[in-house]
Amino acid sequence: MNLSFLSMRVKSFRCATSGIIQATKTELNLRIHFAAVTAVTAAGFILGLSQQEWIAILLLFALVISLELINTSFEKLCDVIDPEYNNPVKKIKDIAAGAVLWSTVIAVIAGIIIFAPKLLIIFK
Ligand SMILES: Nc1ncnc2c1ncn2[C@@H]1O[C@H](COP(=O)(O)OP(=O)(O)OP(=O)(O)O)[C@@H](O)[C@H]1O
Repeated sequence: MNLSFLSMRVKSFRCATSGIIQATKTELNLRIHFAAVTAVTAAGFILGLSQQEWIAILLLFALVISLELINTSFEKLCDVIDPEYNNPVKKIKDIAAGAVLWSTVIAVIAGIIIFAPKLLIIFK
């Protein structure tokens, strides 16, 4: 492994990190998702999730945040290619937003399945 290979990898990592930061700065939905990740993580530590429950939660964090980043990327790509308001762009943006909505609904259902029994024991 030579130095230029390593510096290229570091550069890629920096670019990808900058992409996440830029998207988080401009997209309210992404900030809401990151706030949810923080709140669920705190609740997970407080309520003592099992190893399997943490893995499920972490995979859902990865899915929802990744889809929101891809959705943001699609929106920006559409705005560059065709800034005018039109039906094809509406369909593309709506479908990409639908992917985020679908994963979020599934994540919320999984969250209820994992957290509800623990909360019921506490508030019984
Ligand atoms: N150029 C366009 N042509 C047609 N419809 C558009 C266009 N831009 C936005 N829309 C409509 O507005 C919605 C929101 O698009 P926008 O690019 O404003 O993303 P946003 O405000 O970040 O919302 P979200 O991330 O929740 O989808 C789209 O799903 C689409 O229905």
